[in-house]
Amino acid sequence: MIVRTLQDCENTSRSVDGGTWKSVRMLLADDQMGFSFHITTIYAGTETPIWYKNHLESVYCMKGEGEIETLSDGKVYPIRPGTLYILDQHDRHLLRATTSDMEMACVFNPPLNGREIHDKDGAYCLDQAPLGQTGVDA
Ligand SMILES: CC(=O)NCC[C@H](N)C(=O)O
Repeated sequence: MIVRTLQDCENTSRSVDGGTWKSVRMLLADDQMGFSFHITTIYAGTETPIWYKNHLESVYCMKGEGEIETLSDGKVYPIRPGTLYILDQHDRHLLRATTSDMEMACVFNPPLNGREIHDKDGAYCLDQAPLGQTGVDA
């Protein structure tokens, strides 16, 4: 079994700054679970264009308020604590946190390797190098 706390993972190489967001990647490809698990903060007043062409992602909102707009049809869905959105179609979208930071729990399939940041399309590549031996380093 593997046990980690958010505190263990913050301020290590598992914590990645995406500009409009921060993601603490608590479970990664190296753990060989077939998915990765992240706690992500989306900063208030930001809009992030995302298009995970290579991954499926599910996102559960624990705290904060915002919305997601799917670009194929212009639909806007509110996000509040308790909302789960599921990008089952590799949906191209805009993610907005409105008046407060949003705290989200995110699951990715295939799992991320650790240090991925969005490319120009808002995607992650599949060939990112893994973190070090433990992934909990300074
Ligand atoms: C909700 C979302 O996709 N935010 C961007 C960061 C991503 N969740 C990640 O953890 O890398």
